[in-house]
Amino acid sequence: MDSEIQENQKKVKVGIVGATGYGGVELIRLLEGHPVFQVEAVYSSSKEQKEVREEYPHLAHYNWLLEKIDPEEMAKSVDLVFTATPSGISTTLVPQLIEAGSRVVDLSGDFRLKEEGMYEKWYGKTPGPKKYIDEATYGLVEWFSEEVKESTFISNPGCYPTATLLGLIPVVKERMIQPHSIIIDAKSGLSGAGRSLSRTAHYAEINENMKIYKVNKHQHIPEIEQTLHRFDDNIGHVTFNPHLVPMTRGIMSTIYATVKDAMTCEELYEVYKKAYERSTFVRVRPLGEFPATKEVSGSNYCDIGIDYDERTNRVTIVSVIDNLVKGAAGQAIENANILMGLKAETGLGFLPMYP
Ligand SMILES: NC(=O)C1=CN([C@@H]2O[C@H](COP(=O)(O)OP(=O)(O)OC[C@H]3O[C@@H](n4cnc5c(N)ncnc54)[C@H](OP(=O)(O)O)[C@@H]3O)[C@@H](O)[C@H]2O)C=CC1
Ligand SMILES: CC(=O)N[C@@H](CCC(=O)OP(=O)(O)O)C(=O)O
Repeated sequence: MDSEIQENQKKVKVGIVGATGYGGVELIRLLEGHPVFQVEAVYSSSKEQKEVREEYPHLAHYNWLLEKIDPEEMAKSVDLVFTATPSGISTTLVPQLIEAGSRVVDLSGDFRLKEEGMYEKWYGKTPGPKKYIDEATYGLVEWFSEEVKESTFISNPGCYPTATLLGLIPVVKERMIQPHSIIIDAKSGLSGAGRSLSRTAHYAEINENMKIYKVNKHQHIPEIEQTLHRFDDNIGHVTFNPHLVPMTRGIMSTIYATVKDAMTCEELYEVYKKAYERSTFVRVRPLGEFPATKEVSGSNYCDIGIDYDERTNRVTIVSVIDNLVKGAAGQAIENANILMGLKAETGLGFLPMYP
């Protein structure tokens, strides 16, 4: 995949804020094999001077010191910054980085919701400056790569929206779906909740257990609707509910929607094959085959299985990703590749880990 990189290609220096979190440490793992990007600095908000290997012994061979967050200094020392920070931090940090001259790929939800009032409503926090919300390019690579090319600031999509939107856009774009008929039943592994400890993530609470949470109130609902409306402004609201399942990585989004006109499974399959015929990372499974989370684990793939039920006139769409890769660090690197004039897939051509 990286055969077009010239030997004399200049390295691009990148910095990672939030490198002690799961999104940040996944960026470190994926960037290790990148032919052009080089991790120049990792940053932490902690006042304690620490090396990243103290937090993550699997990085024992790195002596990287976690540096202080100073936007002016960062803009001088790196070409691009990934902010893998909790929501409510990027709202102030990202504008400072951009003002200082950095290119930014933000993994948080802080700049995804464009409509006024939506961030306060769904995140319960104060939004960032409108100017930057307007400027942020929503980096769902398969569908908006042309906009990413023109941008310097990317708002990386959320994990559930990535799986769900890649599954839904082909049929929504063709205006095949009845308004208000979409139901999304999503499941995620625990790494989606980040590294901070919580009662929910306690082994005894989640092992051999499944939990539904944020019922009809999850912050990814408006992100999914906002993006679907770009393809069909008449699609209406969706029902989306997330579940925690006892695994570390992975998201499965099982989607049901009523179609306007009866069709055959073969016709549905043609819509998906055509939508993703040029996509390296979206693999549409043959009719009758449905993907499992392990089949994309550790990789940047999104695998999709589809069916049409003529009795109910509904489609069933199953979309799986690794939340930390296609749902976070992998897609962030795809966006950064495009920003830096590289092919989107550069450095991401690794297989899933199986079993
Ligand atoms: N986990 C996932 O699957 C996905 C996560 N995301 C989003 O990516 C972002 C990071 O998620 P994740 O890595 O899981 O979260 P974690 O909780 O694992 O890590 C977040 C990191 O942010 C840093 N941080 C905390 N406070 C501040 C601050 N005031 N200033 C700067 N940095 C701070 C912390 O590092 P330190 O204390 O060292 O500063 C911490 O390690 C979140 O916005 C999340 O919603 C998006 C898609 C998927
Ligand atoms: C399993 C789990 O807890 N997942 C998290 C994903 C949150 C996330 O990624 O947050 P933003 O995209 O909004 O920044 C959640 O459901 O809140």
